[in-house]
Amino acid sequence: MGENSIKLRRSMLFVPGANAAMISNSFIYKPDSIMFDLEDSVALKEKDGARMLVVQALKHPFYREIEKIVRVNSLTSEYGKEDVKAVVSAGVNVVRLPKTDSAQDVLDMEQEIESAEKYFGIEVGRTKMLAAVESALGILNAKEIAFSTKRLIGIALGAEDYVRDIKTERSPDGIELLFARSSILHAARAAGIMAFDTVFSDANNEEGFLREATLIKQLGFDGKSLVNPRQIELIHNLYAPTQKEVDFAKQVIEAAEEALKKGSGVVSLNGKMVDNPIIERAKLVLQKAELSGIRE
Ligand SMILES: CC(=O)SCCNC(=O)CCNC(=O)[C@H](O)C(C)(C)COP(=O)(O)OP(=O)(O)OC[C@H]1O[C@@H](n2cnc3c(N)ncnc32)[C@H](O)[C@@H]1OP(=O)(O)O
Ligand SMILES: O=C([O-])CC(=O)C(=O)O
Ligand SMILES: [Mg+2]
Repeated sequence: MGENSIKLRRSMLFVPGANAAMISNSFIYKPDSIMFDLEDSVALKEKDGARMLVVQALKHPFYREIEKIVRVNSLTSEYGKEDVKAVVSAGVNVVRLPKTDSAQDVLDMEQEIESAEKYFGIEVGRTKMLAAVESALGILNAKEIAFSTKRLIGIALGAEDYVRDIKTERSPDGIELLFARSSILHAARAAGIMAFDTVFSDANNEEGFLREATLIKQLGFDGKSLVNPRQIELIHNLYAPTQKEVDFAKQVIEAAEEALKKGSGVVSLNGKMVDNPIIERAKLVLQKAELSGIRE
């Protein structure tokens, strides 16, 4: 990704595909991405209806400006292939593959997407993918998954299924997720794609949400899947640089320009070393401040 073209994906709001009211309103909350769900939030008898509702939303002018992701059903279910055809033809930006256990799972899904693109006369490769890893096997294969295809914008953790698989449950400090989060983060960074954290399901627990969001930001994640619109502003604000960070970044850039004039590689800023990684980080802080504003 070019340094002038960072795309913010701090907030990816899940919207249950069978809920017509939520689907018709979700764009007003302005998350970075909307994630219509056809998988686990939709009852079996509602799968076909949900697919139709989501297709309508994908085509609706209200959703033209926002990044649209759809979590489709697995290809091992009877709904997966129909889901892929429908959402690709309706112009989805990103297909989220749930319960990804291996690189082969991604490639199988990519093949379905490619057939649909060809069938509907869509440029091959236009539909991007996001692989959600939700099992012990998937975590052990995270690197191969992250490197599997150029279509991937990133990989995400699905912790509700993951804790069930490793036979534990989620705790307030999230110690049980540390290995999975670190694995996903490193696989994504090594492959040059984005890393997304899982949902925090208790929409009324603002303090718990902020604790978790602070942790995953510090670990290096680009953002988080969300279940409720009230979580959007909280995470946008948390991810916005502080005034102090912006002031420091400006000083770093000035010091670096001075150093360049003098022809020296390392400079000191109030006794702290300033060299290339610090300069690059300062540029990123300023870019983020421009895109997201400054933290309140
Ligand atoms: C493990 C997994 O697979 S997670 C992914 C699948 N799950 C989901 O997608 C769940 C999505 N979220 C939800 O269904 C709900 O937010 C819940 C169940 C978590 C909480 O429900 P509530 O407490 O009723 O939500 P709340 O009172 O905050 O709703 C306020 C408003 O936001 C809307 N809203 C709530 N969640 C969403 C959402 N995810 N997308 C769009 N709109 C939403 C409600 O419709 C309501 O709108 P209204 O004021 O116009 O009536
Ligand atoms: O991917 C997510 O964050 C939601 C999910 O399906 C899970 O946690 O199992
Ligand atoms: Mg899941």
